[in-house]
Amino acid sequence: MLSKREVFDGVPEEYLSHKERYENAIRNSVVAFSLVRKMQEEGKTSINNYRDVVGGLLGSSVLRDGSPLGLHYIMFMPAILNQANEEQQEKWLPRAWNCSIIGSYAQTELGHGTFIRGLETTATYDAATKQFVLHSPTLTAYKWWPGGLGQTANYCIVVAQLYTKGQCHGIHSFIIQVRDEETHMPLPGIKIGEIGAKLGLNAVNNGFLGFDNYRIPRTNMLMKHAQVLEDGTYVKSRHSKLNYGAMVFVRVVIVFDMVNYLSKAVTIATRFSAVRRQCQLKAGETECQILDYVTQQHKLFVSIAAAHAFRITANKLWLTFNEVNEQLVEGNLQRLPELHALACCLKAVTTADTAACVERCRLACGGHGYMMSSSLPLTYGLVTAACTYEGENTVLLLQTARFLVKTYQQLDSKALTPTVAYLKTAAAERFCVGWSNTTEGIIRGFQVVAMRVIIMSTFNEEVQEMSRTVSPQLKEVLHQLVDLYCTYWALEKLSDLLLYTPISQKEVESLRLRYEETLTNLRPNAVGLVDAFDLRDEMLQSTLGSYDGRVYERLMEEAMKSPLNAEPMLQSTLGSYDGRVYERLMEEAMKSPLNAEPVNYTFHKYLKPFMQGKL
Ligand SMILES: CCCCCCCCCCCCC/C=C/C(=O)SCCNC(=O)CCNC(=O)[C@H](O)C(C)(C)COP(=O)(O)OP(=O)(O)OC[C@H]1O[C@@H](n2cnc3c(N)ncnc32)[C@H](O)[C@@H]1OP(=O)(O)O
Ligand SMILES: Cc1cc2nc3c(=O)[nH]c(=O)nc-3n(C[C@H](O)[C@H](O)[C@H](O)COP(=O)(O)OP(=O)(O)OC[C@H]3O[C@@H](n4cnc5c(N)ncnc54)[C@H](O)[C@@H]3O)c2cc1C
Repeated sequence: MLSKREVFDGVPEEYLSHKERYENAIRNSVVAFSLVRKMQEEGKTSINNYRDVVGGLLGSSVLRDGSPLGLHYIMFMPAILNQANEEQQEKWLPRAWNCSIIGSYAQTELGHGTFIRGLETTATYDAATKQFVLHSPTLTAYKWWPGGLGQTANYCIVVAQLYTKGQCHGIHSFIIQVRDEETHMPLPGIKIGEIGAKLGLNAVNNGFLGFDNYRIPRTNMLMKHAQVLEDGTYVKSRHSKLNYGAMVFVRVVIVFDMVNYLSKAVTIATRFSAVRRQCQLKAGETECQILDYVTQQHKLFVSIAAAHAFRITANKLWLTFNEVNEQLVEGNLQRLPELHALACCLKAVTTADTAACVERCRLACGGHGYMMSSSLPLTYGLVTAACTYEGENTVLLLQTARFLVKTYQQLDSKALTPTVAYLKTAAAERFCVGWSNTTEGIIRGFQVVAMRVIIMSTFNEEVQEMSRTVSPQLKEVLHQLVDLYCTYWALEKLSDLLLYTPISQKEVESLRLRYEETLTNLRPNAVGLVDAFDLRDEMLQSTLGSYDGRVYERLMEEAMKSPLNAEPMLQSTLGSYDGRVYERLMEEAMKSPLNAEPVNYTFHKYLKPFMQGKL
């Protein structure tokens, strides 16, 4: 059985090389997920309830920095369950469930993550051969990020713009084999590799994927919601967003994930605070436990409360998710928008709060919280990623805002769904007369705040349409910066201003408007203002922040420096800037200690025996 902190020939994980960490991740994963397979065989887990089992494994110390097999369970299988028709589920689910194929989920591209209607990968139907032709027309069309795709998965769900009979029907999902099942070599027309080192989750083996007119059978389009018939006729879905279902599922699951990570972090920090003695409350006394300081309690106790609040919320959200999905099966789509808005909001709020709380737990442990051995830096790297993946938090909160504004605008004409029913009562003037310092009083207060903010947002929407004028003189720009800084902090510290100054509600509302106007005024000069810092690329050392803006080329160039990408050689140019792609790839490959192997040796040593059920 694997030890708590898996070692590689006696060396703790932090001191392993990039390739050794990958081997460690593969070995730990195939052993851990063999347990899942054993539980399947003994009927202790099923395809409909594996979430807790896999969730427990993925959050465990055995797979402490993620797993190259995580996406297989988290998105590849749910996407088949959610978007494949019965015939396709019969074909693919048994093989996915017993891991004789390993999948990933490839939606995000170098050029697009949030705006999925802007994805560039194309799937063009060829009625003559009854096939789809997958193609990456540009470098920015390369899939970028799919977990496990770098060197591990041999299948993946690919989200692409569907073309048939010369017409584009938007994004749809396809199940695509990317590597040979026997040799694990990338199939002809497939360009694939890992994207390189990240802030955290460095065991996930995130990859990139490009198609060069790659053909798949028509029946590899997931056809539960929309279909393409043999002659190329497109049959559209009952609801254009049913294709987004896998994302909703993961957002719901992420809320459970945050409970696990927040509980871990606050357990570490609270126990340490009971052990740690520092300074005396009174001269001559023994040093006291730092847990006795109110400031330390202020840092930690709200995280304990939040972990419980998130657990209750996650369970309620899971019930709502299942209720709405049962209604979807019966053709009732009425609560789909509410589920989407709820999943967006709770994923964004719980991940942002958990990241803030985990960082506060680290800080509460002083220098020892900064040690990797404390597990707090690693936990922070894991949770802060969740603020970005599965929908960047800002964007998801905007989706929730959109739903709330729409609900407000229909307040009198439409029955409210359960989670927003309070808006009806909160709108009434009599709802919140005076303040009571009870839990109910605080909740009612926030319901009024929500209602008033929604009204403000609706009002702002109208106001924003009226005036946008900018005249960028340096003096004026600097004034705008001063203005921005003042209004930002006035709004951040509003509770103090309300407590200690005569600022009125009207003045607060106009302060908010002024803040947004200042943001708008500064926008045209934003890049010029940072150029003015005159920080050379050599000092920035960043693929994202270089002066020439060649973000995607630099990301790919850096990715190619990963030793894991030397095997196997990529078949075709990746659009490098100077065109010296083959010479550079050969130079890099010769640096790899394993460049003699066309496939990473871990495939034959661990993956293949695991996939063949021989482990
Ligand atoms: C199982 C084991 C578990 C173990 C535990 C593991 C923990 C979890 C680990 C997770 C690891 C994850 C790895 C990461 C994976 C990924 O990141 S996959 C890629 C994720 N990418 C995204 O999420 C992209 C985000 N962007 C979007 O979702 C969309 O672009 C958008 C922002 C929602 C906008 O979509 P668009 O089509 O442009 O719609 P709009 O024009 O804005 O219209 C919005 C209307 O559409 C409705 N809507 C949008 N999305 C949905 C949806 N999902 N469902 C239902 N309805 C939707 C929306 O309500 C609007 O409706 P109207 O207002 O009525 O028009
Ligand atoms: C650890 C990790 C694992 C991942 N795994 C996968 C995976 O397995 N499969 C996969 O397909 N993807 C994966 N992703 C990609 C992830 O889904 C995207 O990074 C995410 O959707 C955000 O998109 P982006 O990176 O293009 O950021 P962008 O959307 O470019 O966001 C950059 C900034 O622009 C802002 N912005 C963008 N649009 C708007 C808007 N409309 N209004 C206001 N502000 C806006 C955002 O708020 C943000 O501040 C992963 C990402 C990470 C970090």
